[in-house]
Amino acid sequence: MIKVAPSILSADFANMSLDVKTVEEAGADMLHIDVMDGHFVPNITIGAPVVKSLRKVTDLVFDVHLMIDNPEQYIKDFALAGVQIITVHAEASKHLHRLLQMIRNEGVKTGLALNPATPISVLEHLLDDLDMVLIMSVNPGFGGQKFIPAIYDKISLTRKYLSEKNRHIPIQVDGGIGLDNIKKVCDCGAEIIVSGSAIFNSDSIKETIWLMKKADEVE
Ligand SMILES: O=C(CO)[C@H](O)[C@H](O)COP(=O)(O)O
Ligand SMILES: [Co+2]
Repeated sequence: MIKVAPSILSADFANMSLDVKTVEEAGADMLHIDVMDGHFVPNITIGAPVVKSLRKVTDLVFDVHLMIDNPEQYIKDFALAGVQIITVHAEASKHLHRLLQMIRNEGVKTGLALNPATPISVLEHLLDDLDMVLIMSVNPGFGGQKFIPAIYDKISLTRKYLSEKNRHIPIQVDGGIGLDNIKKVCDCGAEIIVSGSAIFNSDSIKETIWLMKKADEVE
């Protein structure tokens, strides 16, 4: 079954805890939390204090997607806020190996995100340090963008590369995914699907998550 990680970027920020409970009850596998700083990406969202407050209202795994400069400065804050996965961008640090070690030293799982233009070769010397790879299928910064078609091949290439290296590292894909393309994304090798606008703007959050999780069973 497909793992679905609703992105709270498209939730109602004034009623965040309600929206989080709704996706939890609807069977979400984790909660994707988009952190943006207005520097790495041209948008600002939330920081560790808000994540810490959300921690009190749900048992969902917190999957934090850091779209920020100087991620090294904030790892401890997010770990203390009670998150389980911290994903950093390959483009945001000169010292990726040290950064991933820093995350694991806090007892948190690591994810490495690649912008659409970033080649997968960056994974080569980091395979021992990765618990998840995040392939961006939009340029980060905003919800509601269109999936970039060239990313289908990138997902397939990443899956092939990881298999050849005998690594069972899950591939997460983020951006522009809805009921119309989720199956194709998973057929290419994605295991965890991030989806914001397609879930929160749908008529029924519950039904959309259920249909997404089952999408790989449809012929
Ligand atoms: O990281 C992100 C944007 O930078 C979001 O997770 C992503 O865009 C999800 O939203 P949508 O499904 O609406 O594209
Ligand atoms: Co994201």
